[in-house]
Amino acid sequence: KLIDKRRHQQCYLLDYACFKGPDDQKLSTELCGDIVQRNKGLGIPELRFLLKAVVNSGIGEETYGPRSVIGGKENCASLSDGLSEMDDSFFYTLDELFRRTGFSPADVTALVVNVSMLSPSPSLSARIINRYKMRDNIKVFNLSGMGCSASLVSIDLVKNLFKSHPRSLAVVVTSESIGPNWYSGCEKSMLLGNCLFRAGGCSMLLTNDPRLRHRVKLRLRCLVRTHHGANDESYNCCLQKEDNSGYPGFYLGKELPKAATRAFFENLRNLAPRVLPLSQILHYIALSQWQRLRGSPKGVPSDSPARINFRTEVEHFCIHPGGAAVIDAVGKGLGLEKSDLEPSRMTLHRFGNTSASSLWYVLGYMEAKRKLKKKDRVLMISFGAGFKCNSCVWEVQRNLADADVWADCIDSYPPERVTNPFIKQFGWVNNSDE
Ligand SMILES: CC(C)(COP(=O)(O)OP(=O)(O)OC[C@H]1O[C@@H](n2cnc3c(N)ncnc32)[C@H](O)[C@@H]1OP(=O)(O)O)[C@@H](O)C(=O)NCCC(=O)NCCSC(=O)CC(=O)O
Repeated sequence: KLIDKRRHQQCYLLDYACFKGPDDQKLSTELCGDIVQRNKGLGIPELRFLLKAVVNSGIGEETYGPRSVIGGKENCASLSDGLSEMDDSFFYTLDELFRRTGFSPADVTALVVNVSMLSPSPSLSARIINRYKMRDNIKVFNLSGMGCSASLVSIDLVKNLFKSHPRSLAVVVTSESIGPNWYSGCEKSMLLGNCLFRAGGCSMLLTNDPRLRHRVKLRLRCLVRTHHGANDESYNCCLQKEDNSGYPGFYLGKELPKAATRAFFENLRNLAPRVLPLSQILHYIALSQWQRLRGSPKGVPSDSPARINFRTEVEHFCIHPGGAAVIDAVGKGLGLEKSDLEPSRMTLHRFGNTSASSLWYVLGYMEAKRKLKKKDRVLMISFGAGFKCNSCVWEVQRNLADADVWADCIDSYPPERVTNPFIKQFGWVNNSDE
């Protein structure tokens, strides 16, 4: 009976489907230029900042913007604009998920929806239940305000739900509301969100049913959540607010990479004992104690603290593509190589920062490149407002090769040279008088 109970407490990922917008929602250089120029309050210093941020962010020319912004409604998106943006992502990904797996909406026993910045009533999860006519005893949860790290919060919720509900089938839907939260003011730390955040989403199907084991893609090995909301700097570095002129938007402070690093290292400290062998943990403790007492050993620069080495136990690093600085900081913290960061950088280039769904595009890149082999382990690391860092380790259950949203472009990644046409077209702002 105990073995049977344990078998039902596993959390398996059966499949996932990401959102890919239509071509007319791609944000080309021209279109971005038009949108920026519609904001008449922007002066030369703000335009220079925007140019620098866009060029250095690693975002390409094919990311998807919300219809309301493309259609010129960035100042006045309505509730129905917001809902229709969500419908595009929800229904595209859910239709695809049900089609691909052969399960029907009536089979779903639990539904978790996470969208941070749109929380209507009835909830977005009720909207999905209504559309798909799901069962009336479904366990349903609607998470809002949880930022870019929310999809791992949803997975954690499902994992815990599975413990008391054998043979369940859970759907997690993750997306973000971009259009109604577009920023139309002039504060640099709030303009940054417009540069980074793009329309996207993902739906995942999870189960604890051992009878479906032969069909699953990934098995969850562990999940660790770190929340630094008690620290004022961490809490305030990333939040929805109004600027001094009353324009609402999403503030991304300069302190964000520091807050992310702080949460990241604490998260890793908690994750390490669940993933690494004891010998490595002891080696890390000994080395950090030595450094603390005696300074760095010979050959180790004094500014490089002892590092936990995850590369021996994890083959793939699925890092939230929050921005170039976020990917760089995680890469440095884990001592990763350029090839480890490629899936995150390429996701940022092709799809932008799609908030909580970003991780699944990164995973999709690895799968489309046929890198995920049976028994490989994948470390997912996500960051989000709060400030939080959530991570988990999956074990691949069979060789994976679905291309999903990457199908038509995976062979062109990584590009030989990432050139950014913005400088060519808008470089003049750097030579203009203020
Ligand atoms: C924006 C960048 C791409 C710019 O890259 P650069 O290589 O040019 O970096 P840089 O540090 O030299 O910055 C260039 C100029 O921008 C300014 N600058 C940088 N970050 C700023 C910020 N947050 N607010 C205001 N200004 C900022 C710098 O002072 C500098 O100004 P000057 O030129 O005057 O010296 C990078 O800094 C970056 O990736 N930042 C992190 C983005 C981020 O916060 N992502 C998390 C999203 S939130 C998320 O994903 C989770 C969630 O929402 O829940």
